[in-house]
Amino acid sequence: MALTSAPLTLPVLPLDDEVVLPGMVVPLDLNDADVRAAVEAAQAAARSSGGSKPKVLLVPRIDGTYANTGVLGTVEQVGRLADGDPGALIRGRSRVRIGAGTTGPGAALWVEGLAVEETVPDPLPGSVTELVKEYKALATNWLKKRGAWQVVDRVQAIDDVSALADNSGYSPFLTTAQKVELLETADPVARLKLATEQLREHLAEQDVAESIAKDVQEGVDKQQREFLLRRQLEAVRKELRELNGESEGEESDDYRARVEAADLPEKVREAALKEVDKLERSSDQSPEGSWIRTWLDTVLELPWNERTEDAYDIQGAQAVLDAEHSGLEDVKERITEYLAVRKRRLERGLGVVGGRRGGAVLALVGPPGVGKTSLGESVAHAMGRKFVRVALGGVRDEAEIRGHRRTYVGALPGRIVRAIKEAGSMNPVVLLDEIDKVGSDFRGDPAAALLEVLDPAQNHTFRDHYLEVELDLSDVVFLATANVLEAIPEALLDRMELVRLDGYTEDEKVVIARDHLLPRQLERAGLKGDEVTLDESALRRLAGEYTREAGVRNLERSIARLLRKVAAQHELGERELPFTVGEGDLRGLIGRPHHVPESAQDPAERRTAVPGVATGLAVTGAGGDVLYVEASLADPETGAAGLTLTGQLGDVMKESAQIALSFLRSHGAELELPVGDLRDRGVHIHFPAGAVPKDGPSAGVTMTTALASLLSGRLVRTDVAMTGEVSLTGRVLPIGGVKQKLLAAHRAGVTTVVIPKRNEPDLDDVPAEVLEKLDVHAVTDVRQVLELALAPARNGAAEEVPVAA
Ligand SMILES: Nc1ncnc2c1ncn2[C@@H]1O[C@H](COP(=O)(O)OP(=O)(O)OP(=O)(O)O)[C@@H](O)[C@H]1O
Repeated sequence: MALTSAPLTLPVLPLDDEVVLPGMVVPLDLNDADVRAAVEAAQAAARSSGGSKPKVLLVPRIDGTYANTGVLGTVEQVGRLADGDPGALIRGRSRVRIGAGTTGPGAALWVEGLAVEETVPDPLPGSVTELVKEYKALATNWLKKRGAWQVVDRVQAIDDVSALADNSGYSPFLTTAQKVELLETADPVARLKLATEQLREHLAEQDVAESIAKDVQEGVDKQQREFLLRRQLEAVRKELRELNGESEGEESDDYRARVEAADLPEKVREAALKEVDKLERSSDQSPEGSWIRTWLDTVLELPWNERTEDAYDIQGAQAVLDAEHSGLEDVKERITEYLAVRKRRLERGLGVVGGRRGGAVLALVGPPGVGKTSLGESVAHAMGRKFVRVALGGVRDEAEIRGHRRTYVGALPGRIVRAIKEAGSMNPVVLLDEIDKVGSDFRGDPAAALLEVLDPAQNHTFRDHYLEVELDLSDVVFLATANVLEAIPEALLDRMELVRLDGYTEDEKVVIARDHLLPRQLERAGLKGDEVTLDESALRRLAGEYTREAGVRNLERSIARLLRKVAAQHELGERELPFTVGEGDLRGLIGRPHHVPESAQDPAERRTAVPGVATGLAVTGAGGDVLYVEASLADPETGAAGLTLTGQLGDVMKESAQIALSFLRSHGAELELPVGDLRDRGVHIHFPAGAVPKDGPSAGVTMTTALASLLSGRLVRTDVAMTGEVSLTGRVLPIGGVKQKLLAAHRAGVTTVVIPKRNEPDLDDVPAEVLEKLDVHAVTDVRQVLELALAPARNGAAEEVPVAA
């Protein structure tokens, strides 16, 4: 860039807050005094110099200050403007640097100036060509957006770098300051760079503005549409209701209002409202709608903020337990301790349990009908809490505990959630009944789900698959019941504090019947308390001969049956009330007893009336029981040799039969038994009640005794029952369930019991009144058992050996 040496003398045409760049053609209003003065001065000068077009210097005047660069303009035409005012059309030509003021014709201001010479490298370097391309692309982009299609070609046709940059003067988005900057940038390449920059910035701003505008517009549209659709939906629903003859009032379907009105925890409310949104969008008939409604009903019915106040008066609790259950002193003591510890921990803000084995859950283990369930109910009474029972028997599906995912057809919440709903409070006593009967299979492991329910570290955020919102179970008191300890899944057992209920003695049953069962059944039979009484001998007989069980369930049934009979007889006018039922009346009322003890049977009718049958003691799911073992030898001519076992025996029991046989084979001679028979003839051992599966090692002594009886021909004493595992050398090893077995022996009228020596300490648990009536022998060797159990030999007994058919 260089300045020419010849100065120009020109009249100034001030442009107020406006810029004209070279190449632009602008119409100017001649009513403006400054414009007219400049144009007239230029015309005068042109006339005097002869020929050429009148020239002016277009100088931007910003806030009254002139820029230091102007543009030489030629007056192209003078005439009328579009609005009818007189005007001049002026074309910008080239940049002029303004010098000193001078004089000239007319009223205009005259200055001297030097033309600015512009040089552009020739040929253009690559970077500049690129720049030209970019500028043209941006300008085209912008022009197309504005719909100025006809201008696009014109811009594309400009090849001169300087002219291209100056074309920006037309851009309406540039501020005056930006245009002045373009004007004062003399170097064409720098100017094009500047113009490109300005254009690019503008386009970017425009993009942002456009996308914001678009978003806003879309949001508004969606809201409006949704609003309209909802209104339409409401109208359609209303019309449908009217068609179906339902009145407006029946519309309890307003879930939104119900959710708003319900006292739900914040998270639950959010989830519920989301579902309401979905519901309002779904049609009345769609299955999804009905699923959502069921779900919302479930959520609304849960007692989210309901809680009962605990009655933490330990003495009072003890009184409740005592009033509702006779006997069971140690069990009630354990429960009272549990409540007391719980109370202290809560008072000290320690939470419910200490560690993993804190015994968060009391498990009541024992045979049916001993009052496990009703004790659970008493615990709830004692604590002043609601009570719910969850039956787990036969639950094999994890979803039973934790619910089905809602994507399943007919999905339901799990039993825990249903229990809370049923309880109507968030802190009930929940009894997990028959926890030993949960199994696992391909549908998952319910025990694992239970574990989560019982774990204090996890159960404050229990998640049911159906509910999908968290439920706080930490305030629930869980109790469990089980018949068989061994069947409780190991991991669950770990969380539980065991309380055993082994069954009742006859005396205890009589008390329970008198104090609890009879009053309750009298009421059920619609009889007044004093109208029917059962004297003690009758109750005893009912417990001893009409029922044989560890608990009192059948006893209660028998009493109920008896009372119904009496009530019916009274109604038929056959019996006067009040009436006292004595021992002798039972047979007339409810028939003959089913469980006459063996010892009371005719000797020839007894099971042990033939050699080869011995009485054992066992523990089954129903408590302790007596069981018989039968042994026979096959005919040496026709029967196969070897050992046959029947009666649904488990593996352990089969093995103990093998052991009994091996022991007798090797030690029979010293016992003076004809062991040759054991080698040559097949042996069959059978356990009657063949349909009931049995297992365990504790029938070892009984099998040995039965076999010895068979070989020797000596009968087994009817009044003797036995239990104990036998080793190959004949030692008697300890077994479990002594208390239950002795209670059963006592029930069955057995008077002599043989147990392993090592089980002697267990006798402490057996009620004194039972021990009194039993002659208990603790032995270490099976020979002692045989000595005690086998009756003396009779003459010719050997011929009586029975032969299996
Ligand atoms: N010690 C007791 N005092 C008073 N009533 C008792 C006692 N033991 C049991 N009962 C009564 O005997 C009935 C049977 O008891 P419950 O149903 O609780 O037995 P359970 O052990 O839970 O049996 P299951 O294992 O079959 O559920 C109940 O009506 C209960 O009130």
